Formats: sequence, structure tokens, C-alpha cells
Amino acid sequence: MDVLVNAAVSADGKLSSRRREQIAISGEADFARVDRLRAEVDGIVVGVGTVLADDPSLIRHDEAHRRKRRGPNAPPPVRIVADSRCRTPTGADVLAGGPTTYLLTSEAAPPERREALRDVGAETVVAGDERVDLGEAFGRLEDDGIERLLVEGGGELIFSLFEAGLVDELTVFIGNMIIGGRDAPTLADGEGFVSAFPELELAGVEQLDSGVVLEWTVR
Ligand SMILES: NC(=O)C1=CN([C@@H]2O[C@H](COP(=O)(O)OP(=O)(O)OC[C@H]3O[C@@H](n4cnc5c(N)ncnc54)[C@H](OP(=O)(O)O)[C@@H]3O)[C@@H](O)[C@H]2O)C=CC1
Ligand SMILES: Nc1nc(O)c(N)c(N[C@@H]2O[C@H](COP(=O)(O)O)[C@@H](O)[C@H]2O)n1
Repeated sequence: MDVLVNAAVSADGKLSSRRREQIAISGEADFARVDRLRAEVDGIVVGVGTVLADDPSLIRHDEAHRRKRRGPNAPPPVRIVADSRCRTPTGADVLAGGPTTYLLTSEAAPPERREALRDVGAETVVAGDERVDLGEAFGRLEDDGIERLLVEGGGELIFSLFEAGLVDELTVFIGNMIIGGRDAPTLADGEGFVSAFPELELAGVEQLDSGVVLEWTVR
């Protein structure tokens, strides 16, 4: 399994403001770059915090790029939400129409919520007791032929993926704004590391929109 993390942060490293609303940090050219990234993967992943804050549909991608890279019959990327307790609203855009949506959940999810989400078409994968065991859940996705994932956020999920040693590549758009705020989400939140910090190797730098895209591989 290949896992690429991509996100847009302000110059001070924030994913959003303390209100946790969706903020346009990047511009048109960067969204086009993300659409190409989406076109190259089997699945797009977000945490339930992002679903509750942004209500993304995770459908848009560069279809021409997908056909070129994956062939004319490649199905669209599936959508995946890490949601231990099945808090995703049944009316969320990530569940509407389009490609399959996997909900990675845990034993702690109330059975009636799991059932309600299955009723609106979600494929549930139960992995972990209290929280989603991301390694186990990704292994189950792999069993379904999902080999390459794009993780779009947010900061809690991204930290857990680094902690579990599951990230292969990281691309970050750094935008021309300061958001600030000690409670505003950053690229990697969670508990944070105090030692054995994951190390990255710089693989590319590109000026785009009013910011810069950094490409890193994880050592
Ligand atoms: N600028 C950008 O590129 C992007 C910005 N954002 C912003 O990020 C913010 C949302 O980020 P954040 O609040 O961190 O939420 P996340 O999207 O990272 O979701 C976090 C939630 O995922 C669930 N989860 C399930 N399993 C795990 C696990 N193993 N590790 C960690 N989390 C797990 C947890 O809820 P539970 O325990 O209930 O399962 C957790 O609270 C919003 O403000 C959004 O706008 C989001 C994406 C991109
Ligand atoms: N790449 C990027 N740049 C920004 O400035 C952003 N605010 C985000 N946010 C994420 O974009 C995704 C939107 O998904 P849909 O277009 O609704 O499919 C979602 O993951 C947001 O959190 N990304």
C-alpha cells in the first residue's frame, strides 16, 4: 500500500482557523494539482473531523488525467472516512451518489449508527477497539484491491498515520497567509512526537498560485 498525504497550510502551518471551517488556502492551480493527484489513486481518505467541518464530496478529480494514467475503464477513486464511532451524518456529501464510500470504524461504534450508515450505502470496515486501527483497516482495503491512497486531512488523522509509520509521501501547499491561533488545526496534531521524529527527504519545490508546493518522501 502506498500512502500519499496532501494538504494546504498557511505560512504558519495551520490547516484552518480555530473555528475549523473550510478556508481556501490554495488557489485554482493548486486545486488542479490536487485533482491530478486524486486521479492517480485508488482511494481518497479524510478523518471524520474533516467531514463534520468541510462536508467534502471527494468526487471531483481530473478524469482526463485518470484515463491517461489508469486506462479508459478505470473506476473513480473510492472515498474513505476514518470514523471510529460512526459520527458521519447520513446526509453527508461524502455518502451521496458516485463512487463507493468506505467508513473505517471501530468496535466502539454504536451498532444502530453503523446500521444507519450501511443503509445509506456505506461499506463499513471494523478495525480497532476504541479508535480505528489504521494499519489493520488499510490492510483490509488492500484486500479489496485498493493499493494507493491520497489522504487529505485533517491534522488528527495525519498525525496518527505518521505515528503508525504508514505515510510514504507528503505534499504540502504553503499559502501566503497567517491564520494563527493555538487551537487552530495544524498539519499534524494528535499528541505530537517528543522523540523519534519522522524524518523527511525533500523531493521537489514548486512555486504555485501565491505559495509554494513542497514534496517530501518519508525516510
Ligand atoms: N487545508 C487543508 O488542506 C485541509 C484542512 N482541513 C481542516 O482540518 C480540520 C479538521 O481536522 P481535524 O479536526 O484534525 O479532523 P480529522 O479530519 O483529522 O479527523 C479526526 C477524527 O478522525 C477520527 N479518527 C478515527 N480513527 C482515527 C485515528 N486512528 N487517528 C486519528 N483520528 C482518527 C477521530 O474521531 P473518532 O474518534 O470519532 O473516530 C478524530 O477525531 C478542519 O478545520 C478542516 O477544515 C481538512 C482537510 C484538508
Ligand atoms: N488542497 C486544499 N486546499 C485548500 O485550500 C483546502 N481548503 C483544502 N481542503 C480540502 O479540500 C477537499 C475538498 O473536497 P471536495 O472538493 O468537496 O471534494 C477536502 O478534503 C477539504 O478538506 N484542500
